[in-house]
Amino acid sequence: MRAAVVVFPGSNCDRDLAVAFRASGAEVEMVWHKDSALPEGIDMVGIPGGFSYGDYLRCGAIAAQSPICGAVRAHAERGGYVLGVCNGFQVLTETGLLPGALLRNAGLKYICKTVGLKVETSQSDFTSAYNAGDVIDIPIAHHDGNYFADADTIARLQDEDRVAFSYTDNPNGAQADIAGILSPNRRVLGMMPHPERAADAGHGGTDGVALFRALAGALATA
Ligand SMILES: NC(=O)CC[C@H](N)C(=O)O
Repeated sequence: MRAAVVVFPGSNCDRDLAVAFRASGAEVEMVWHKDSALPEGIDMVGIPGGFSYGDYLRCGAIAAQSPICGAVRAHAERGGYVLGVCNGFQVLTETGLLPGALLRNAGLKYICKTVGLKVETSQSDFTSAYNAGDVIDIPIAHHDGNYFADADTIARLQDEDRVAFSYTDNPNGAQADIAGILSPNRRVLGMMPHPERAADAGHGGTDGVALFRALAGALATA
């Protein structure tokens, strides 16, 4: 698997994401937000967590207009894979690659803790190494993680088995406890929790490793 990790001014989980991809066997290149093209032969684009452009306007709104996001959109439209974590999920909703929006947490506070996540589907190259119904422990760190979409969109996500992860104990007010969703072709995943922060015993948990291993396995044979 060849992965590119996008770096915006204010990204702070870009290296963590690169380390998790590399630990699963991927080759990784870092890509600056001002680049307008991805390196040749990229299978996967990682959009990391952080505070792109200082979270000004809305989280992810300015990043979605950056030159690299045009290339990321084209990559996804060609069937390429994209993983957006936390601020990356916010960027993906702002680009329109995923539906809905991430609103301010219901309690209006930044939340940084490990939460229980239910794996809602194993039917994706991101989640195939889990079983549907598994509960995994993954950290969250956000102030705008409250997933919102209109009722038809929520119903469509559920009917199409596109909710990847839900919270076992909703920390932020997200509709239908949604923590992560898939695109219609199941190759774009946005999630607020950080699997790359649960990818090494030194992190205090390794429940995120299976996501990176599943991807590397799927893309090794793609
Ligand atoms: N860790 C992150 O990616 C933070 C995401 C976003 N800036 C928020 O606080 O909601």
